[in-house]
Amino acid sequence: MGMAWPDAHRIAWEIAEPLGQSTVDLAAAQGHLLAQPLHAAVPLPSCDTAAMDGYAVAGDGPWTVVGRLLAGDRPHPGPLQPGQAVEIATGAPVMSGAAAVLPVERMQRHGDIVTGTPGGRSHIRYRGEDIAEGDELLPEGAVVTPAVLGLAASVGNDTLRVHRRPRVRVAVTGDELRRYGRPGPGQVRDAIGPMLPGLIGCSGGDLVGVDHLSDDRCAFDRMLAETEADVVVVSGSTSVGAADHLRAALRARRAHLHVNGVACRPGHPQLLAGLPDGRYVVGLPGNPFAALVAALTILEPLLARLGSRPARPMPTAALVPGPSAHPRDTVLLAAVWRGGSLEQVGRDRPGSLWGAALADALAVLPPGWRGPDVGVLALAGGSPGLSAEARAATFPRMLRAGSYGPRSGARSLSCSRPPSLAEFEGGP
Ligand SMILES: Nc1nc2c(c(=O)[nH]1)N[C@H]1C(S)=C(S)[C@@H](COP(=O)(O)OP(=O)(O)OC[C@H]3O[C@@H](n4cnc5c(N)ncnc54)[C@H](O)[C@@H]3O)O[C@H]1N2
Ligand code: MOO
Repeated sequence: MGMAWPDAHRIAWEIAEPLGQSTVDLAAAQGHLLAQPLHAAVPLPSCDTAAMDGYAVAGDGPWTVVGRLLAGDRPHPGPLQPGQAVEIATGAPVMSGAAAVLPVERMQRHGDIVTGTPGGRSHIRYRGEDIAEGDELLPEGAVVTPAVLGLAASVGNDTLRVHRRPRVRVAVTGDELRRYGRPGPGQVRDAIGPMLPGLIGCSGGDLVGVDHLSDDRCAFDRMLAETEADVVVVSGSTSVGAADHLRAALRARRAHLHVNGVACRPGHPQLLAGLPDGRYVVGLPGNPFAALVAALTILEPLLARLGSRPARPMPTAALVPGPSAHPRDTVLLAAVWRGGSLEQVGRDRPGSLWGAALADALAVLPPGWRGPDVGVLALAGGSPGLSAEARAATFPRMLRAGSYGPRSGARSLSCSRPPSLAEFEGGP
């Protein structure tokens, strides 16, 4: 059982307070949200500059060349007198008195004399023509992208005031896990460690490290005592088995369990706890698809709130054809867009990420759902980059390669024609 899924999703955002603001160097600002609007401290360009390589000229030609200016040179003492020209490079400051820059393609030079016909354009970028001093360029809350960094630099900034991003440390637990290579008998290749950095980054968190913990109570106690982060994410050990120490270790540290199990499938043993020192602990179930579901249920909203991001709205869409719902639990399943509707992908049992890897979104089916509309949780990082057509074409290729067979209980498929996604059924 546990808390209803919508309550867990909401509470994970509501319980936390934003971490506040900090001033960071441009090099460290990427991905942050602006805590203040970005204003132009200087105009762009900062003075009149040549937009073409050529000659700055005053009055009518022919002109006598009286100097040369390259980008970065100090401005010509000017003003340029009628009949004079200065050889000038793109980006160099245009002196007063110059009416236009004559591009090299439109002129001839003999000794110090230049002739040619200026076109209709002056080929001068005037001071403040692109951005005026004091312009508000971006609002508070804008994401600092590579272009934002370049823009901020071009108007004279070395630092930006941003919302702090939560520091997140991951502890992957499970003595059966292997971090590299092919798992042998009794071993399982860690699928959650590689998945979490992207999920954390897309949710606005800064990953500060991934630890691999043995299934040993002392290791859990030490990890909870020593981990320096705003949020500690623990994968595995959320259940009730002999090696599942997380809840006992949290109790020993007098943690408050804000979420202690969620009535959803998969992912029901997930938990969200607050430690007395203000850190949060998110427990993700060990089954990889259940871990992804739990990350989108409680980790993403928690990180969003700590990083001053708005709660992610949950749009709805029709899911066709509708699978059967659960009477008491919310069901989350992998789905792809087909026109304006969602279609189930299948291959999304708790232990496998195949369905999620093919999916655009998770469909959220409330208990007793009869359709057609479901909640839509877009998968962090966007769609996997395959169009619906490309994805449909990928299925038969994978089958022909023989690397994946239908799971037991699923209908087997004839590969003489491409199967539709509907034929590729699966699901919980
Ligand atoms: N008696 C009960 N047993 C279980 C229940 C329950 O309610 N009562 N719930 C089941 C459900 S649902 C889930 S989900 C799991 C959650 O278990 P844990 O969070 O304690 O995780 P583990 O036991 O360590 O692992 C479960 C499963 O996942 C594999 N695993 C673990 N970590 C990884 C990883 N990083 N990468 C890939 N696979 C991983 C692990 O080998 C196990 O097969 O509990 C059920 N049991
Ligand atoms: O959370 Mo478990 O089966 O729901 O994978």
